[in-house]
Amino acid sequence: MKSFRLLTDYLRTNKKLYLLAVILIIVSNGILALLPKVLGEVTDGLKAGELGQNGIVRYSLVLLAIAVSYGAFFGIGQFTIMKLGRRFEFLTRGKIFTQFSRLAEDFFSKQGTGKLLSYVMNDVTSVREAISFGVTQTTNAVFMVISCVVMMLFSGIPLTLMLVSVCPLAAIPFLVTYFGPRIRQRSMSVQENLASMTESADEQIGGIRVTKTFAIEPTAQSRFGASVEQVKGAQLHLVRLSSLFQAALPFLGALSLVVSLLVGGYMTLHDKMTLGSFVALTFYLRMLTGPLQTIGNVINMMQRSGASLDRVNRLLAQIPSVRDQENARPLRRVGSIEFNHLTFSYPDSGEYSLKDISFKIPQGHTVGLIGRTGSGKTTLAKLLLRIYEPPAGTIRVNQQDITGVTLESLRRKIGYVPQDGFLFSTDIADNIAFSDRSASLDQVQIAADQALLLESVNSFPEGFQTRLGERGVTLSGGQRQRASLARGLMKKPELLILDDSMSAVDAVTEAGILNNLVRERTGKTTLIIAHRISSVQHADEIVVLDQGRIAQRGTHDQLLRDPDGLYASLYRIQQEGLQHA
Ligand SMILES: Nc1ncnc2c1ncn2[C@@H]1O[C@H](COP(=O)(O)OP(=O)(O)OP(=O)(O)O)[C@@H](O)[C@H]1O
Repeated sequence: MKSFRLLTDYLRTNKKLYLLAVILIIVSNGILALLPKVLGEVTDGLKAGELGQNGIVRYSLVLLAIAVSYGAFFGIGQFTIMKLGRRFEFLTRGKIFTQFSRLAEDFFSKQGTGKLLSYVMNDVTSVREAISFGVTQTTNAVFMVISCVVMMLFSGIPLTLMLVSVCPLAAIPFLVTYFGPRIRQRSMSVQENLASMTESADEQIGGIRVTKTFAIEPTAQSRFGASVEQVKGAQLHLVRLSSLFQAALPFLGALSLVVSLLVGGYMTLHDKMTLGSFVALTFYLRMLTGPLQTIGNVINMMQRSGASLDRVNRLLAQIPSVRDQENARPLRRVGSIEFNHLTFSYPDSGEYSLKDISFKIPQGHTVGLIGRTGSGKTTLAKLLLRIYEPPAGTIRVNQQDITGVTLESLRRKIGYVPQDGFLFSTDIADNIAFSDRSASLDQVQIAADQALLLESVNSFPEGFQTRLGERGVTLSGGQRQRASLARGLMKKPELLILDDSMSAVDAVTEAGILNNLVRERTGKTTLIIAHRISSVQHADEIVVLDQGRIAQRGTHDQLLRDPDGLYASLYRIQQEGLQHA
C-alpha cells in the first residue's frame, strides 16, 4: 500500500469534493436504472390495453425527466472528478520539479533528461487518468451494477433467476488476482522503455549537429530505432495479456445473459413472471455488460498507473545526497578559505579524484589552480560549492565548516563560471542578469563590458534584446563563454570561481578580461582554474595539481625557478606552442 501514498494523501485532502462527485454519479446511476423499470411498465400497460393517450404522454415526460436529471447529475459529478484529476497532475508536477531542484548532481549524472521528463509527462498523466476516469468509471460501474440488482428486485424478477445470472460473474475476482500483478509488472517495463526512448530521442536531437558533421545519420536513426523497437516489444507483451483479460470479462457477462435468457424465457413461457419483467430483465442484463467491461478496463488502468505511481513515489522519497544539516547556520561572509587534508572520490568510483589537499586562500587573494586534464581542478570547485558533499571539516570558509552552513547562503556568496556555461533561450540581457532580475540595463552593460562582450552585443541589430536559441547556440563559442562570464561578474560575488572560463577566447581578449578582473575584483577573492599559464600567471599564488595531489605551490616566478617542476614544463610546452602558432 506504500506505493499509493501520494494518491491517498491527495484523496484524503480532497475527500469532501470526491465524496460529492461520487454521490452525484451514484444518484445519476440510480436515476438511469429507473429506465428499464419504466419501459417494463409501459410494455405491461400496452399489452393490457390500459395505457391511453395521456398515459403515453405521461411516461414520455417521465423518460425525459430521467434523461435530463441523469445528464445534470452525471455531468456535474464527472466535471468535479476531472477537475480534481487535473489539479493532482498540476500539484504532482510541481512536487516533482521541486524534488529535482533539491536533488544533487550525483542523481542527475545517473539519469538522462529523457528519463526525468518521463516522470513529469508519462507517469503523472497515467496516475491522473486513474484518478479521473478510474474514479468516475468505477463509481459508475459499481453503482450501475448495484442499482440494476436492486431495480431487478423491484421489477418482479424472481430471486432464483437473479442468483443464477450472477453465478458466472463470481469468477471475476479470481481473474483479477491472476492478471493484476502480471499486468502491473509489464506496465512498469513499458514505462521504463518509454523513458529510455525519450532519453534516446533527447540525446539524438541534442547531438544532431555532431551527427551531421560526421555524416552518421543512419547510425543515429538505428540507435533511436532500437529504443522504439524495445518500446514496441514491451507494449505488445502488455497488450497480449491485457486483451486476454479484457476479453474474459465480457465473456462472463455474455454467459450470464445466456443463462438468464434460458431460465427467464422458460419462466415467462410458464407464466412465472410477466412479459414486462422479462423485458426489464433483458434491459438490465444489457446494462450490466457495459459496467463489467468497464471494471476490467479500470483494473488495467489502475495496474498501469500503480506502476507509474510507484516510480513517482520512489522519486519523491529520494533523499538528496547534499542537503542542509538540521542545525545548519547561514554563512556570514566568505573571508578566508581553508582546505584541510581534503581527500575525495566520487560516489560509486573506486578512484580518488583528490588526495590530501591542504592550502589556504586568504581573503581578497587571487589564486590560480592549474594542472593537466583530469587532475581534479573542477572537483575542487564543486566541493567548494557543495555540489558534491566534501568530508566534514575538510573545507572551512570564514572558519566555518562548509558542511554545517546552509547551501543557499554558501552558493549565494559564490559566483561559479564553468567552461561551458548554460545559456537559457531568452535574451542576452536576461542571461547576464540571471542572479538579479531587477538589475538595470546599465548594470548589465557594465558586466558585459568587463567580460569584453559589449562590442559584440552592440553589433547585433537587437543588442541586449537578441534572443538566444536553445543553449545559446546563436552565439559563437567565445561569445557564449563571455556571456557566461558576464553573468558571473554581474553577481559581484564575494568569491568568484572561473573554471576554465576563458578557454574559448583568444590570447588578446583573455589579457583584456584579466586586466578588467584585477580592477573589478580588488579586495575580493578569486579562484582561476585554467590550463593556460597566461590565465593564472598574475595570481597571488598558483596551486599546481597532478593526479589529485598538490604538486607545487607558489607565485609564477617562484614556480619557474624549479625547471624540473610540472609548472615549468607546462610553461615550456605552452611557450613552444605559441612560437609555432
Ligand atoms: N561525476 C563524476 N563521477 C566519477 N568520476 C568523476 C566525475 N567527475 C570527474 N570525475 C573524475 O575525477 C577526476 C578529476 O576530474 P576533474 O573534472 O576534477 O578534472 P579537471 O582537472 O577539472 O579536468 P579538466 O581540466 O579536463 O576539466 C577525473 O579522473 C575524472 O574522471
